[in-house]
Amino acid sequence: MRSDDTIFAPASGFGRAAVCVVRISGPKSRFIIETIAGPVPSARRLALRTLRDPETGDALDQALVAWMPGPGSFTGEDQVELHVHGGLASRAAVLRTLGDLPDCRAAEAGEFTRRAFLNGRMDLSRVEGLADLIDAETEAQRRQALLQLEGRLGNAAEGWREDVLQALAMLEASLDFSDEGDVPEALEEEILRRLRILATAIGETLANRSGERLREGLMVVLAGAPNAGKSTLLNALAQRDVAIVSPIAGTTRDAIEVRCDLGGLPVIIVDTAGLRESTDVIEREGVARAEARARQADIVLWLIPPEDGVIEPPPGRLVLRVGTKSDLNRTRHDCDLVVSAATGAGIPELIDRLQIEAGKLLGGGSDALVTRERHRLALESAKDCLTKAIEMLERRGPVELAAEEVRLAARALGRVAGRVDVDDVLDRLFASFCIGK
Ligand SMILES: Nc1nc2c(ncn2[C@@H]2O[C@H](COP(=O)(O)OP(=O)(O)OP(=O)(O)O)[C@@H](O)[C@H]2O)c(=O)[nH]1
Ligand SMILES: [K+]
Ligand SMILES: [Mg+2]
Repeated sequence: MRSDDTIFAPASGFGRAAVCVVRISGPKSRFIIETIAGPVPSARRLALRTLRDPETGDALDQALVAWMPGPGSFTGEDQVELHVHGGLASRAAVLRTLGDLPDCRAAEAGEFTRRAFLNGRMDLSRVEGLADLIDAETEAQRRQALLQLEGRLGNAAEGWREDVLQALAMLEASLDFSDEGDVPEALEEEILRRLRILATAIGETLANRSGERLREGLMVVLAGAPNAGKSTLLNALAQRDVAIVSPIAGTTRDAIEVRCDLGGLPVIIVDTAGLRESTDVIEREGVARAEARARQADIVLWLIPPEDGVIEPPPGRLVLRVGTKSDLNRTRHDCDLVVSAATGAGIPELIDRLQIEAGKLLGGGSDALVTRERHRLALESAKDCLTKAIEMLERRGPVELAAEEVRLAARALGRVAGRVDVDDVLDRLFASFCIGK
């Protein structure tokens, strides 16, 4: 990937549409307007132009043209947007013409954003926020992604990094004093005070796990004996026919996942194989998978059909006992809730309850800064280094070693914004973007 290439891509969705936005970025941007659209409009103002094939002079389309010179553009490079008609043929004709121009080529997935990052227009945490915003399926995810795009995590990490660097400068100054055999105690105390405040702040941020849960979705697992009504309940909650239902015990084998939006909160509901001893190898594998899912679940719905006595659910983080098939009129009193997937009775109450429990688990969602494991690892490493430095200073150990730990903490914090160790992260992240972003 070379930045002396000029890249282009349709940035609006695919298929027939009224308008298609074609984005262009790179050094040939201005040349492209002059070659196919005529006079360059004033910067950041839309102008109507006829686009022409430069070889034949034939009209390609009428388009609104925007000229956005760098470095103030999204990518930091010279950029152009062509708002062409969204028909498949007009779009294809414009893209073909652009591809025939020298040093112009179709963009790879995420390449516009990659250029924005490389040109210092966005730090890595903001790029991740943008990726999450494009993928957001629920209201709470959208809000969290937007906060990250606006730099909440990035600003916090940069602020901590600056404080750490300041403490480091003080430590280095105290090293100079110690050459003279005289480390002022007040200075050491001040450095320790600052490092403790930082370690506490980072620790508090790490304690909140709701950001990652919110980004990925809360996992709710339906588990219980065969024929308890798990697949029927999944279909009722998903409001579509996702899982096979039958009176034959042992119908479900694979875990089936459905993503749902529960009042703005993202939830993944997982249907699993009924738990029982079995001689069938495939069913045994299904049961093993069901047990594994129940262990990972944030919430287990333990389904108990009327005919069964109470079987104890496997230990899980949060288990709700749900009596099923309440339409069969054998009321249970040993469950948290009773439902009938057949008639729909009790389903709204179940959804309310799930929403309440999900709200509790995702409660701090709006204050969470950490939304990915990458952030967690960087902050954990920063906190560990700070803790080591604090211990060394408290023990009156060698100040040089403490300073090295503080330096490592600053480096770990720099990872959040993508200041260091960035290459492998970039490839994975940009591959998850769509073309044109
Ligand atoms: N009357 C009544 N029957 C139900 C209800 N829910 C499920 N059933 C019936 O119970 C039987 C088993 O339902 P499933 O949803 O396949 O049960 P399961 O727990 O997924 O079963 P396995 O996948 O085999 O573990 C089917 O015959 C369903 O029609 C209900 O609310 N009321
Ligand atoms: K069944
Ligand atoms: Mg089933």
